[in-house]
Amino acid sequence: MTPRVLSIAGTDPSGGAGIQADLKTIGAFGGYGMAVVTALVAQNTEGVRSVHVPPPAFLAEQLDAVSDDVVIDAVKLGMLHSTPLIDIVVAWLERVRPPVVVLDPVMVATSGDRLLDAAAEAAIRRLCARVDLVTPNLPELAVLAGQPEATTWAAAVDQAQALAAATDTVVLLKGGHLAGATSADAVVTAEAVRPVEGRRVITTTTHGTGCSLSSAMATLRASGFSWFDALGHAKEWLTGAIEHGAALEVGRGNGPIDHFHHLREHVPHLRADVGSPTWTGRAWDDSAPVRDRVDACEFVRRLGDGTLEPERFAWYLAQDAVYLGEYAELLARAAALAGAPEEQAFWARGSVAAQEEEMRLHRAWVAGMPAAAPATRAYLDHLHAAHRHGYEVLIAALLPCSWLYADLGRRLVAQDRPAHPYGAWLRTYADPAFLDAAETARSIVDRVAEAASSDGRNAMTAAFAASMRHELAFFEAP
Ligand SMILES: Nc1ncnc2c1ncn2[C@@H]1O[C@H](COP(=O)(O)OP(=O)(O)O)[C@@H](O)[C@H]1O
Ligand SMILES: Cc1ncc(COP(=O)(O)OP(=O)(O)O)c(N)n1
Repeated sequence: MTPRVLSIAGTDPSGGAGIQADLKTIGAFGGYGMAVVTALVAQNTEGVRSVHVPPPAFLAEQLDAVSDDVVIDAVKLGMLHSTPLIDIVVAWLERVRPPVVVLDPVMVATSGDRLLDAAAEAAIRRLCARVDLVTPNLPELAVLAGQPEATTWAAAVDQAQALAAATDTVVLLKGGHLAGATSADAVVTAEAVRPVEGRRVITTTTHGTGCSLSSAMATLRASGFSWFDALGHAKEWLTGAIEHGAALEVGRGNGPIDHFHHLREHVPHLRADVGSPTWTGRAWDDSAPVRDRVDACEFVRRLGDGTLEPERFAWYLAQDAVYLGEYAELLARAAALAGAPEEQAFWARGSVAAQEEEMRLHRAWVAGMPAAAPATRAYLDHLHAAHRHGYEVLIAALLPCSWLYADLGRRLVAQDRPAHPYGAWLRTYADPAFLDAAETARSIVDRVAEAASSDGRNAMTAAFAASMRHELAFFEAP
């Protein structure tokens, strides 16, 4: 049976959160999505601009229009805005009694904008006792539990159990707001805590994760899964959706997740990172397992969150300086081999930039030039070998360095803060000029790949993949 799932929530015209995210999620889990709007929110990935609330009587009319006609298998409650709207929803729930009701007690958006009147917090607390599952994030849990926000998993579990006991309901505790390499969640009752582990993705594309998770839970529960099994499935999907969010390239702030990433993998022309299946798009996709390992490696994680030991960072920078010296030389060789004048100019500018700007950044940290470590030497030997195969293979081998750093910089810079010990490093690789240069390199490589023979393209593919593996080894070396 296809579960018929109703979202009662506010809107997000940029499509990442609220009712728009709910409908995408319900569809992604095979449900039939319906939507009743509580509030019209002028918002995007950067924040909320204004909120318009239609008269409460109109909310009642929308709810009746659906339930007078359609059997509802599950309800997801999102932004309820204020007490008069909550009262209408409560009265409707009493009358219609849908079998599954999930409450995402939306109070404040990630941008810091309020989505619930402070005066309505007590009404939301009362509503918790009337639903089957509540899915607060840590700040919301603190308000519902009447305690300061938890900063550890143990404190959060205590608050969730207190809430579950006080309301006699199930609480989905979400660990997204805690720091660390994992982002665990848990199904919590007064008697038991059942955690579901998950990888933490280094990214800023987390807009609408809470909305999407609660809709997934409502849809899966209506499909017959236990809360615990539903969380296992929802979390696996959500982690993938967060990972693929950046490739959508939506908005300048905290971008949305990719609700349909699992479909794109199987439908080449729908892949989010390429308008058409380009050579670089395929090479990038094929390198996903290696890039996942880069994201997960201790050095990269601790560089991002600033906990890396200064000696390890200094060692890495020294090796990077060794690498950049020869990398600049190889960019100059690419310029010499390029046929088109604009390609010659681009690689030559890259060579100068690699020598001047990046070496200048490194001189601030590196005292003296050490010998190349084995991982550095192996990577450089691979690039020199690529040069011996000619222009096509050389530029394919050079591409992962700029592309991977641009991708990491764009995501890691989200963790920059005033006293971040490696903030300058993060900002260098998130600089729009660096991102533009990586994008131009990619389009040149695509142009060259298109004109190459099939043997040439195969050699380019092998060179690109090998460079990605060398990048991983480079990050794992310190
Ligand atoms: N960077 C991340 N990587 C992986 N999962 C995440 C990340 N950030 C949040 N999540 C997951 O997204 C869901 C929503 O989490 P959270 O951020 O705590 O709530 P909200 O979006 O309501 O503020 C949870 O399942 C959480 O574990
Ligand atoms: C209309 C609307 N409802 C809820 C939210 C909050 O979304 P959430 O999933 O908690 O995550 P962020 O968007 O805050 O990252 C919203 N923004 N708009």
